[in-house]
Amino acid sequence: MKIVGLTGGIGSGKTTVAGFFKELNIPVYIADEAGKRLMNTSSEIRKKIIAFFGESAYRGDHPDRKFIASKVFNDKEQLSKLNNIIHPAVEADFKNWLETQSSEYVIYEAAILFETGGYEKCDFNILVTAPKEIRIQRLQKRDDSSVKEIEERMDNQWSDERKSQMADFLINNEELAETKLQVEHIHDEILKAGKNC
Ligand SMILES: CC(C)(COP(=O)(O)OP(=O)(O)OC[C@H]1O[C@@H](n2cnc3c(N)ncnc32)[C@H](O)[C@@H]1O)[C@@H](O)C(=O)NCCC(=O)NCCS
Ligand SMILES: Nc1ncnc2c1ncn2[C@@H]1O[C@H](COP(=O)(O)OP(=O)(O)OP(=O)(O)O)[C@@H](O)[C@H]1O
Repeated sequence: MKIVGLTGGIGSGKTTVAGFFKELNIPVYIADEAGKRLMNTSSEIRKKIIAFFGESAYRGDHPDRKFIASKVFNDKEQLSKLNNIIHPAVEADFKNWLETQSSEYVIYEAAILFETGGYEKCDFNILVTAPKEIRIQRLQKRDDSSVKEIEERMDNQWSDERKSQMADFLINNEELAETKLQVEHIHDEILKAGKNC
């Protein structure tokens, strides 16, 4: 079974694009969601995060995501420490999930994929892009985050220029109908590539 990485900067529309793959009956694993679930359920992760960030990082069994975000997105060392706690757990969880799937390929959606080297484990990688101003507008509409908070996260992600050189497929996500057509085209290409192996 092929693994197809799906990534894009904050607010680019990764999850929206993942939804179009689901409509084509392709199994989708969302690493951000798995990371959240594991932070809520794994006592080992909880222990490690509290050991590093202090008791304020959790309220009972639940992480204080705002507190943790305020620590990591303007301090690369602290972000790297958090990534090193969460990413191996997500990787193990993904492997377990993969064993339960049966499909020509699966989508592995992750906010940072080229940055972590995770793209190397994928057969193909898709990058979703949209202009920065549009991404900021979307996020302001969806969340109550400030431009400063959004830009801090963008600063911890590679530029689209850098990532697009490493991607096998690009999706420009501006008009939703166009985005869906691009997904259908990529789906066909991946299936064709599978047949040629
Ligand atoms: C810092 C945390 C607690 C903030 O939680 P919050 O609910 O505010 O954000 P959420 O997880 O929904 O992420 C929203 C967006 O922030 C950006 N972002 C999240 N983690 C990272 C990261 N490690 N590096 C760069 N950008 C990131 C992405 O664009 C992501 O789509 C959380 O993002 C986290 O635990 N991040 C580290 C783990 C991680 O890398 N998760 C993503 C893949 S597993
Ligand atoms: N083409 C589009 N046109 C209009 N709105 C869109 C489009 N694509 C996505 N959106 C909206 O923009 C917001 C961000 O999209 P989405 O959640 O898919 O992005 P994401 O890259 O997964 O975000 P994050 O980086 O925060 O995880 C959502 O509210 C979504 O409904």
